[in-house]
Amino acid sequence: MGVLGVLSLSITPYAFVLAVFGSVFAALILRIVYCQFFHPLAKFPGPWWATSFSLVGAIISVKYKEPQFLTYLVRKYGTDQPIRISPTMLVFPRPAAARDIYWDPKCNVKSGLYGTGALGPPSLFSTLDGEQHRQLRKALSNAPWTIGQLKNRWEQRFDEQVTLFVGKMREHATAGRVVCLSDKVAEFAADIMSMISFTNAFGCVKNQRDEKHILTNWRIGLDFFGFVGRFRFFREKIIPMPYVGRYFLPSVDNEVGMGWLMCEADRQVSAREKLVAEKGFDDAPDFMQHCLEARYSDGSPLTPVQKRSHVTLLIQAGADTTGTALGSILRFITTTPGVFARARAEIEEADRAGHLSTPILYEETRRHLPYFVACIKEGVRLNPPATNLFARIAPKGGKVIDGHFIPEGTEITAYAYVMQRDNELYGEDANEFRPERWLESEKRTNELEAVQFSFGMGPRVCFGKDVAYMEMFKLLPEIVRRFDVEVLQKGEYVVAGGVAYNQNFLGRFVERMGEKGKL
Ligand code: HEM
Repeated sequence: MGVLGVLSLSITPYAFVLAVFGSVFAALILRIVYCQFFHPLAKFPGPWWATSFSLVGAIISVKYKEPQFLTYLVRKYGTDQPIRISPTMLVFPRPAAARDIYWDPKCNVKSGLYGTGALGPPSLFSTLDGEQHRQLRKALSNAPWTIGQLKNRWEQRFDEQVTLFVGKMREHATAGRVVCLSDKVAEFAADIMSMISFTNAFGCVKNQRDEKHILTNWRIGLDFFGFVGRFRFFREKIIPMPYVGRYFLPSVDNEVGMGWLMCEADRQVSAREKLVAEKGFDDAPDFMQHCLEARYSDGSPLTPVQKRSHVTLLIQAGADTTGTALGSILRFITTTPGVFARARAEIEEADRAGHLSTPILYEETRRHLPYFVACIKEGVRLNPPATNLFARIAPKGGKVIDGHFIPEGTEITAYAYVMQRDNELYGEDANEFRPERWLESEKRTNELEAVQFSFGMGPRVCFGKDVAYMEMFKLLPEIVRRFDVEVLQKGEYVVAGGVAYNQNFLGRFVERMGEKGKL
């Protein structure tokens, strides 16, 4: 009788199950022992359950508790040293560390957390290699990303959208309707994004709904994006499997989530390519046209997949992020005692002095509404719309970051939500919405500006930052100028997969009356 025969005679089903469970248990214990005592990152503080299993971080993300988790860790371990939050990742809580990480070209390799395919095929954002990213970014810099270009080429179109928004909110005000304030401004951001990308806005503001379910689909996709990036075994072993992996990733055939966004981008690119082939394109180029016409240094265009992935990226990166900033700032302004009144007084004074157009121009807010600008900066500081684990890889030979030697291959990241509430830099009131902190002195403002991380930092800083600022500088003061806002429910700022949105922020716009009637 062979060995198997002997085993099948002597092992009962109960013993077999016990043996399987025993082996799994032993493997888990061994893993914990390795991660806690022998791993190159073992000396850094962090909870044993999260630093032994990356699944823990993935679950925390899906439960929308990442900012709370990281805040708890900073309270527990302090800010003097990096905190280990997964077997392979360190978070640096102090602002000084962010400069060490993000401005060093040697650290410009992104962690595999980005490269899961959960946002679709690779784009600028999910290209891991630093050199490939540099070339791609250069090719795409042909679009008018900077504020100077935006003012010349796009501000008038922004004005049309602001006017439309004010008109629609008037209708709600007249009807005394309760609206989700954060959704209304997010719909505005979705329209701006679709307008600059495809020339014509999707029509969220015009139709007063989440047109094409663009915001809903984005939010649906975030849970998986957060989970797969953080759960290392899943992203490295399951996703690359030929059939199983493909089952989880978004595709243009999906009717919801990120796959739907890819499908919409594909439709837009294909329609434009057909139009160009049939009639040529002689309109002022929108951002999609810039993607289609982008060229590498050797003159070659983006591949068809890259064209589509970058148009998808415009929808993903530009709509709800700015929508969240608008919603959060509006909530801070309307619910922090004294802020709304002061912001309104500043606008009225600037109006009386004849400094403001209708709608307000970007430059007018920048020059004449310093308190309002401070409110915007303070809102983006406290509620960063993209507070992800923007992890890079420590370079060959390791690197000293904020005074600590970090071994090569470590995933290293800052975290905006925590870093921008650092007591050492902001003082004891770091968690409070206090716009005045941005107005103390030029030196202090510059000191704070230098370490803001809401839009990232260094060679991969947000490409659309100025688009977002133009929206914030134009829409928000216009709302405060024209409406009183009656807040019925503050709602909450939710972080899903490292990206935030606001929900249940409910209230009414109440139209103001001037001496000559409606303002
Ligand atoms: C308040 C609104 C926004 C926030 C908070 C935000 C935040 C960010 C952050 C943090 C990054 C860097 C991520 C990293 O280091 O990996 C980023 C990258 C990017 N953002 Fe934004 N973003 C916003 C709006 C926009 C808009 C409106 C657009 C497009 C019009 C846009 C397009 C991009 C692109 C293309 C990248 C990739 C840049 C690169 O990797 O070179 N973003 N954004």
